[in-house]
Amino acid sequence: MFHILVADPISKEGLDVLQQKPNVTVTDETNLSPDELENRINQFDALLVRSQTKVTRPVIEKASQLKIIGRAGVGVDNIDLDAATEQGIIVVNAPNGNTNSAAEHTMAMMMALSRQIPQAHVSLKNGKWDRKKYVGVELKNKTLGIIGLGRIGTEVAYRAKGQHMNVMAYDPFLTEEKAEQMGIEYGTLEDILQKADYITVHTPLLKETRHMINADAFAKMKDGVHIINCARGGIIDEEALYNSIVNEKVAGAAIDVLEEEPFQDHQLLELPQVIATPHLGASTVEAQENVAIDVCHDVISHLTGDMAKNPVNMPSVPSDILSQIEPYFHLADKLGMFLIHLTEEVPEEVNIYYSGELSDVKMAPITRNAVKGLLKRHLGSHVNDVNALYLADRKGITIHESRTSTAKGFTNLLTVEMKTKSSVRSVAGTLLNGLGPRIVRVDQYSVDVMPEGHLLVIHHQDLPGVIGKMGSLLAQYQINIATMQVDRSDVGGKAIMILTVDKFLDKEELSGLKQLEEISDVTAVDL
Ligand SMILES: NC(=O)C1=CN([C@@H]2O[C@H](COP(=O)(O)OP(=O)(O)OC[C@H]3O[C@@H](n4cnc5c(N)ncnc54)[C@H](O)[C@@H]3O)[C@@H](O)[C@H]2O)C=CC1
Ligand SMILES: O=C(O)C(=O)COP(=O)(O)O
Repeated sequence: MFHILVADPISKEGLDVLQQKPNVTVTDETNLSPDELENRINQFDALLVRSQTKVTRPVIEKASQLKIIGRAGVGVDNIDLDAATEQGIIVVNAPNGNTNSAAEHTMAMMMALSRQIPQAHVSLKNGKWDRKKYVGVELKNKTLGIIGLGRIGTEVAYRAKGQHMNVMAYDPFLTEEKAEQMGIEYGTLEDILQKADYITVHTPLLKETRHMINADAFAKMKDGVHIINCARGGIIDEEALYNSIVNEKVAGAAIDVLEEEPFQDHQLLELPQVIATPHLGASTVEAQENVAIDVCHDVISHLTGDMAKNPVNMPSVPSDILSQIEPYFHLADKLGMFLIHLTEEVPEEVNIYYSGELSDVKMAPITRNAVKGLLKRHLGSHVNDVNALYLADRKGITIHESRTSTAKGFTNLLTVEMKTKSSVRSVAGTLLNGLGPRIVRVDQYSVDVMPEGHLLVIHHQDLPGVIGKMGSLLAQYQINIATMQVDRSDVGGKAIMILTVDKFLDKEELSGLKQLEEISDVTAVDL
């Protein structure tokens, strides 16, 4: 049974997606205080929020069962992503469903600002017929500077062109060619600050974007500039905006978001040149249905073992690529688990080689699985796809991936190599068509072992009778051998034996095996 907490208002259509599942309970409590959330979060497998609930590190650290945080919307600045990643909790959002609504709201705010519609409306409702005071300005032929040309910024650009504005945009990923294709002007941040009559921000709130529009930026702007923020509070320095309006540098501002929300008596709201809405950019029936349905599907997918479509704290994999690489996840996990048992030394470096058909696949998700398998032995089931690379980094293990064309006769070959202070150990595996995963190499030895069950990896001297002695000892322990693989480096030299046994050996039985003089090492691996 999966228990899901819905902590912010989410559209019914999304909740239906959850409630239609037989093994899901939904607790819809949208007014929890931060303390209540902290106290109750440990009962839930999934948490659904919008922008209001703050999913802080203390909340995440108490979330012992939590597997996924779903954000029904785009911005995830209310969620401590680092804390979630460290805890192995995936964060997903719904990036596409509210683009249109946010872009429409931005245009509505820009037009309302230009024609002072909210101010004129209030004045009229108060019984005044004042046509002189509310003379506006046209958008036509004005320059709109868009900072952040992602999904919403792009939609705003097209709409502004429809209003016959000159559109100029700055985005670190915007090229001159792309701008030309879109029929807009490519600019730097400086260009926009200096040339725009209207400036609208559409970046996420990040360390780099916090207060990117500050006193210095306002000083560079044209006199009489209009400012629109329907993205996030904090991108614009509110004190600097206030001063710039009071000093008449800025003619007016349209604000949907502020640093502290909910906002009611902010000094900006006292200025007649400021119009504001209470974070309504995504508040349409359509957007709320879209984002709720998208995020709820992702939550269910993740809880039931499928890949989420919109992960925020790990890379997403398109479904066509996923179907190609998913079969290797299990193999990679098992190779990592097997390899870590071959030494008691601390791993310092892990190299993963992709060969044959694997030499042109997307490697990162397979790598994550190999690293997960490797770390599980010592870190337990707490390690998962989300935090495997983070935990490896924290343990000082460097991870390298490389592609090689030589697959040693296999159609696909995945090799995981681990370097410690004094040794290099490796294991390689393949997916055999129709037969599933196989371990085909352990260090220099060729083998053919199904990576499952109880395995004994025995290093011994290639001498007559060793296998017999081993068999008799295991018989004494009432341990049945299911499969056996043997290989040697040279006749009479070092050799390896890998047995699959029906029951795991206890400590005494293992040390009994180790006492056979031809045996140099015995490792039990439970896959
Ligand atoms: N008011 C509301 O209700 C809503 C607000 N939002 C906000 O809008 C933001 C943008 O949403 P989308 O367009 O969907 O995201 P997006 O990820 O498609 O676009 C963001 C763009 O900002 C650009 N960017 C990042 N750092 C930048 C910088 N320093 N300078 C210039 N550009 C930079 C990125 O390259 C990207 O192209 C969200 O992060 C969210 O905070 C989103 C939906 C509704
Ligand atoms: O999607 C976003 O980033 C938004 O800001 C929308 O916020 P909301 O879900 O309406 O609280």
